[in-house]
Amino acid sequence: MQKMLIEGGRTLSGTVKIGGAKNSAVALLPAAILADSEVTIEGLPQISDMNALSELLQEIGGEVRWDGSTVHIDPSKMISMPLPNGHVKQLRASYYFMGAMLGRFKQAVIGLPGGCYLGPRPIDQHIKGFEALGAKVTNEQGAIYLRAEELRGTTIYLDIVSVGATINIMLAAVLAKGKTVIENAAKEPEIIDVATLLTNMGAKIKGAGTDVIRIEGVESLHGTKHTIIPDRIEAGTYAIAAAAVGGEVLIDNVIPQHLESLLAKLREMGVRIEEKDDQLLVIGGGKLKGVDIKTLVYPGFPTDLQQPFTSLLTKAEGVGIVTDTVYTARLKHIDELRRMNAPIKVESGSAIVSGPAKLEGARVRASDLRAGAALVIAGLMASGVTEVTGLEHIDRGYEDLTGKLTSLGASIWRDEMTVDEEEQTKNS
Ligand SMILES: CC(=O)N[C@H]1[C@@H](OP(=O)(O)OP(=O)(O)OC[C@H]2O[C@@H](n3ccc(=O)[nH]c3=O)[C@H](O)[C@@H]2O)O[C@H](CO)[C@@H](O)[C@@H]1O
Ligand SMILES: C=C(OP(=O)(O)O)C(=O)O
Repeated sequence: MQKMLIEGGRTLSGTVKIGGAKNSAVALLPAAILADSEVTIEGLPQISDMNALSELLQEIGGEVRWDGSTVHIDPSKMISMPLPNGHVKQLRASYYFMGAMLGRFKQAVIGLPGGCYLGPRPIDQHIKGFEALGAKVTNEQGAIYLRAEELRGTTIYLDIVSVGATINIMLAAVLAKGKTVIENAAKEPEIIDVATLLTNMGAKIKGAGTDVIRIEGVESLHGTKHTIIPDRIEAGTYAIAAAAVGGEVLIDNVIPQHLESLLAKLREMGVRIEEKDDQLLVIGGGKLKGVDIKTLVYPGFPTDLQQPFTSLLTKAEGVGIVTDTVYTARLKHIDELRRMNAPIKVESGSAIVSGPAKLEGARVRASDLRAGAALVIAGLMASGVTEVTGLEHIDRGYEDLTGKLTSLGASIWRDEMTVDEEEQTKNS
């Protein structure tokens, strides 16, 4: 097991290239199950979620070939194998095998998904959608069984705006008979990206990116080539890091419009940002003012940037209040930030940050992916050395985080943990 060490107090400067969007990638790979010939996807992030999904695709007979950040998936020999355990537990997005396998084979057996624990993460809206399309869904000993004679298009109103349910229902509906309408759909850019791949495969989808998506079922889908959108959350993380420690960071391969809610808040704090076509220049270093944030579905402030933003607020003057309305319990990073002397208290479910504070290096544990990013940013700001464990979470979603930060001038590296440290981590 490894830990990450950060010697804080350095500014960041230079250019960082953003990878493909994790939350798009984790749906694009399973979407290939629906094709009858090879699907090629370019620009994918090199993260552990990609390895887990590749393994799952291979388990059901897919031929998966990686060439750098490009994957070639030949789904023609796939069969409907049960996937009750193993890699399914490693990531949240294994739930996309439900929609894709149901769409292609009209049946699937998939274990309950893993991923970051952010409080309860039910999948009732996914199941509501599959049932409305005609599937019988049962939960037997921790695995979801889905079976359908045939899938028939219908109108599905989502009670909660859900990224996963919107994409999963799209995956199941593209090969269903007739027309499916998803109302109260999520509007995240990743949904448009998945709809674009499916459309290039021959699907008929209208309205992705709005809250009503209309799908006309087709008989079959074919192979295609697709380039993924950049990761707005990775880009946002580097923007926050640059604001936190100062310097000039050029974030390359980003769609600035995908980050408007974050950029507005950074500007409100006093950070200078220049937007270019596919780049953002973030100039940190000045005095920052505390602001409040409330996470919302897209285009609101993304819950996935809430934790890193909380670290940034410790540097600002005055009080900043952080409320996560998407995942109300996404607060596990707070206790760890407090170990680093962060002046944060939790009241009525909101984190109240009173800055500015001088953070101090400490031994901390990442409980989930973005908690990890929050702790790394805190480590960059802190005096002394910060040791971060729980790297398996960070590796699920950040491509070469230490390499990219090192190239920007940070002092950050990975080291093997001693046996004692591993024991302490397991028991903590
Ligand atoms: C792989 C992926 O894309 N992960 C992202 C996706 O997760 P994920 O797709 O799992 O998140 P959802 O958009 O579904 O969740 C939004 C809210 O709806 C609730 N809910 C969701 C589905 C359901 O059937 N029932 C239900 O109650 C959830 O508990 C949560 O409170 O969107 C989240 C919200 O932007 C992000 O934090 C995750 O990074
Ligand atoms: C919560 C996240 O991912 P997942 O849904 O894959 O657990 C995230 O990307 O912040």
